[in-house]
Order: sequence, then C-alpha cells, then structure tokens
Amino acid sequence: MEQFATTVSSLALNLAEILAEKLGHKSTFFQANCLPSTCYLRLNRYPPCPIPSEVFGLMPHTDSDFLTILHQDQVGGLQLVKDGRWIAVKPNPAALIINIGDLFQAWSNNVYKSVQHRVVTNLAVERFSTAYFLCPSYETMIQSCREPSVYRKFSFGEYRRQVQEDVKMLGSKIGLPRFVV
Ligand SMILES: O=C(O)CCC(=O)C(=O)O
Ligand SMILES: [Fe+2]
Repeated sequence: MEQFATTVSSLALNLAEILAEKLGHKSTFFQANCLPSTCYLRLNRYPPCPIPSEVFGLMPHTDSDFLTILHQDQVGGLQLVKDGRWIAVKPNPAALIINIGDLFQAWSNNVYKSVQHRVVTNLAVERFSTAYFLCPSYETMIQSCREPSVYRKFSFGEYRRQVQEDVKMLGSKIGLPRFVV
C-alpha cells in the first residue's frame, strides 16, 4: 500500500504539472502546495447489496481535489456522466483512472472539467477500489490561471468548509457553482 501511495503520488504531481503546462503555466505550484501530508488515499469496499436498484455504493458526486487516481478491481460499478447520460466505466484492474477534481476545474477556468461520477452496487459480488486524492493544504489559494475568471479566488479550506456546510444543511454538495463570480 505504501509503495502504491508513493508511486501514485508522484504520478499525480507529474500529471498535474503536464496539464498545467498545456495551459501555458509551467509551475511548481502543485509540488509546492500538494504535500504528502495534505494528500490522501481512500480504500473503498462495496459489499453485495440485496436491492441494487435502490442503493448506491457511492452517491453521484464530483471530487473536491485537483485530481484523483483511481484503481478498481474487476467487478465494475463506476459510472460517469457523458453528454448528460450515465455511462459505465469498463473495469480494468491493469489500468488507472484519472479523474479531474473541482480545484483543477476552477484553476483551469473550466478548461478541465470535474466530472460527476457514482458507484452502483450489485447483488452478488463485493467490490474494492483505491483512490488517491491530490489535495493542497487548507491555506492554498485557488485562483484561475486565465482571465476573465469564472470563479472567485478561494482557499481550499474555505471550499471544504462550504462543501461540508452544504451537505449538512441541504443534504448534498453544491460545489463550484457557489464560487461563481
Ligand atoms: O469506487 C470507485 O470506483 C469510485 C470512488 C470514488 O469516486 C471516490 O472515492 O471518490
Ligand atoms: Fe469520487
């Protein structure tokens, strides 16, 4: 697990820098702000479910980070929104899935999109996945690299607090629309 974390953490930083460079921003922003202490791994276990049509493994959401590296087993269940429809991601344990998170969408001024995804359950088989979240420290300011900026400048801490407050008060995350200028 430690080996996996070390490998995906350097992969995540490399990918973030490449994506930033594609927008004309060669920087050490991600290396400087996304330290091992602020990034994390989540191990997901989805038990078989007797009523899969009524119970999600994971509710529809976007990730609140810069980017996520996901490894899933052979079972399947991950779905994402494409052209307004839910489509299944074919399970491939030999592959990693790279998912853009909300912070990269804000930083790139909507060039990169944080895609809605969810996990559906199944009757018979248990499923496992491992997700690595590339996150900055709470003080890090997220500011669009392009003008005019769609979103106002915010700190990651402020973003997290708003997400938690919305989930508590409204039952679901609002996310980036809260920060539109
Ligand atoms: O289990 C999966 O395939 C997705 C996990 C996920 O979206 C998450 O942990 O945020
Ligand atoms: Fe996710």
